[in-house]
Amino acid sequence: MVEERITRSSPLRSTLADLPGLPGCITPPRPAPPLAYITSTPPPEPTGNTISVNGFIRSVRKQKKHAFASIGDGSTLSPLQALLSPEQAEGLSTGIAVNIQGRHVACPPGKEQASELHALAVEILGDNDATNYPIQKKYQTTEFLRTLPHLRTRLPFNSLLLRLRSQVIAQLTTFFASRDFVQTHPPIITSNDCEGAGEVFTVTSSAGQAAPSDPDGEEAQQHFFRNPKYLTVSSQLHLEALAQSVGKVWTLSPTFRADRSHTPRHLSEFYMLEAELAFTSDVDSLMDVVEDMLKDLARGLVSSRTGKELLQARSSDWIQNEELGVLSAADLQARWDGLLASEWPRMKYTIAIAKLKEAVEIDGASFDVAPIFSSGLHAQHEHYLAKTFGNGGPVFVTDYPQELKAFYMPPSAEQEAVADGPTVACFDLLVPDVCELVGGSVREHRTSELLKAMEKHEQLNDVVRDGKGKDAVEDASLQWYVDLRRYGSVPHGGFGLGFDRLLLYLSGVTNIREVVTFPRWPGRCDC
Ligand SMILES: NC(=O)C[C@H](N)C(=O)O
Repeated sequence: MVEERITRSSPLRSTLADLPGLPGCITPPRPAPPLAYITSTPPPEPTGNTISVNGFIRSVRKQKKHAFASIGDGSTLSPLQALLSPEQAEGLSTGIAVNIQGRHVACPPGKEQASELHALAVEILGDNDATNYPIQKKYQTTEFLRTLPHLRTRLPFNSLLLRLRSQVIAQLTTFFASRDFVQTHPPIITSNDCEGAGEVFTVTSSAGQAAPSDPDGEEAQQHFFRNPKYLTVSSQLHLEALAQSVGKVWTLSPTFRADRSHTPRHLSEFYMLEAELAFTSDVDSLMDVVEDMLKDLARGLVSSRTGKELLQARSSDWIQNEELGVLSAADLQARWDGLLASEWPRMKYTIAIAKLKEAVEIDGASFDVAPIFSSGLHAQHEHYLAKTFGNGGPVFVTDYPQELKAFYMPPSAEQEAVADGPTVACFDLLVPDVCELVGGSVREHRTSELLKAMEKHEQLNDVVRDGKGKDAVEDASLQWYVDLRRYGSVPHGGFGLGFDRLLLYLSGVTNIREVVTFPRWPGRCDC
């Protein structure tokens, strides 16, 4: 065996995941024949060939005659074990980045890993201050790890969550493209709060104000954009404009809400997947798109290496933290099966309230907030409905009370004789634990009805009559939205899905602060 410490720098190549029979960051030194790929379907046997591996030392165990190092590069959950001589292992400790060249061989039966790397040469690519390195192999609380968002993604499970995010985005892109949706980039800085969906962040500039001598006066001078602007709380209104140009549009955009919310399901900055469809006038067709899309994602996940690793993580001791989820592998698999279940129930809001009341009166269920038509569904109610009626999967609840919903939602197609009040053509998709995952509706496309609704909703008091019998919007911030109805308006509708919540649900993680790499919530925006 040639034992040599390499001093020249060797080119960095691909990842362990390329290694036959292994997860992770490995390629052969040229001119060796290319190695086969990925651990799935079924893994090719280790060839005994010499290969070159780049990665980080997850742990190292030094014995008299040998040392064992676990090498990970984030491309797989399981590390690659390298067998080193004591000389090769000199100076190696957790966190150091290395290149190891060695023979990739099968392990004898009974070993935890199927293959290992017999090192021929080791090169340190990046040293590590091991004494102070905060990421340790021992148990570390999620709260502690949240103080290190720049380092915690090196943990194998956190790397897996990054790969899950990437895979889901790729699949969504394919799904929408296959259905002729156009992907768009609506603005992040907006002039209104969409629907009063939440508190807004106001945009200011360190460059000071706008033009020093703005002809529009002092107010205009005070603001970079001449009047207050905000970070978007939803791209919906802009998507409505684009849907009337190209038919069907979608986006996955950063979204901001300044609510002082500390729940495990809310963040101040998150990604929302939103879609808008022109020439659509019923909620059922919108729910069909949502159902098809999530089923497509679940199918892809189940058959992917990421899916297998998510299950593997739960069937071993990878996940020690409660915040990362207490679900077993079987529970997580059942969640995915629930998404794939034949048809998701669709239930009207009035029925949902009746069922919740029944649960209290007949089955003795207890909720902190009583189910009442005018109070909406609280997280506990949503969880109960999904758990009880979803057959392990989601439930759609449709036709919520008008007074609880945004101004742009038109009356329900069939107005039931509900003594409690009118309802609107909308839906929420509810799943166990995570609760509301998607919300959508038909949009009011008739100018006069829209203006009436805008007037009625007090948060939009920028709508006035101009006194000449014509409708007008005093504050130009929503004039453009009304214009969409004036100029060739068609029935349309859409939905918004909390993308990080979706990852929470698919991964079985409990707190949204774990699936977002650099999470922001009130009081916390670390780096
Ligand atoms: N695009 C959507 O329908 C999402 C909706 N505007 C919301 O913020 O919930």
